[in-house]
Amino acid sequence: MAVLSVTDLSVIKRDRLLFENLNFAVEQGSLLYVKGQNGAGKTSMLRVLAGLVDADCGDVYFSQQNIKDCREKYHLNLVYFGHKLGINLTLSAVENLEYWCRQHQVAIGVDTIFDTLAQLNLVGLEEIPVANLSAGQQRRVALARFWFKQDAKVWILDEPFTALDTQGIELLSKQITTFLSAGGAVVMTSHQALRIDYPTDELTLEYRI
Ligand SMILES: Nc1ncnc2c1ncn2[C@@H]1O[C@H](COP(=O)(O)OP(=O)(O)OP(=O)(O)O)[C@@H](O)[C@H]1O
Repeated sequence: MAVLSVTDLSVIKRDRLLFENLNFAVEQGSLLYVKGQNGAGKTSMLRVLAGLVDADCGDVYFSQQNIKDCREKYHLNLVYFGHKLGINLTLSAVENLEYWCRQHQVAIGVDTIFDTLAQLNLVGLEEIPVANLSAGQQRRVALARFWFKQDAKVWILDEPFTALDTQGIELLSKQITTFLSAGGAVVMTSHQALRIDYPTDELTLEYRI
């Protein structure tokens, strides 16, 4: 069954048509890898898919329902990971994750947060301001949401491997594979070759002048 689908999707930015009449569906347990050169429109498309901005034309459906008609249900079943990490640099990793869990109605205790941060190789860094962590460590804190939201239906990830080291890439790739194997749907971009051992559908956005 299609978890996420789009019909006749078009987006224009500053008088430039990024893409038009896109139609595709992402089934349960499917991975859609969105490719294209810088400026092709990948982030713009992912933001439309996540319901953060409207398309200029066309619609996005979550389980056959227009996301405009089920915004709350969709967002409870979605994890979006964009260029902005959505973490507060003055708060610690634990404080950030507690806040994120409250905001997204995720009922987990502080022990689970510490365990997850340990899996993400952040032992000893849990309670200092995130501003004092390296770029890759800050991204690991933000990535913890993928450990907490295995029960979501859709993950949308925009360049999730940026700034991660080899171990971080492996860790996240495994997490994505586990989610897919359990029936989740994933849409992602990456300028690095995917190291995910899972059947992948590809969509290439051509850069249009
Ligand atoms: N809010 C905005 N206002 C005006 N133009 C925008 C806006 N957002 C994106 N653009 C333009 O839309 C085009 C596509 O941007 P987008 O970020 O979607 O590309 P991308 O394929 O994700 O690129 P990259 O691989 O560099 O991340 C770019 O030319 C950009 O300047």
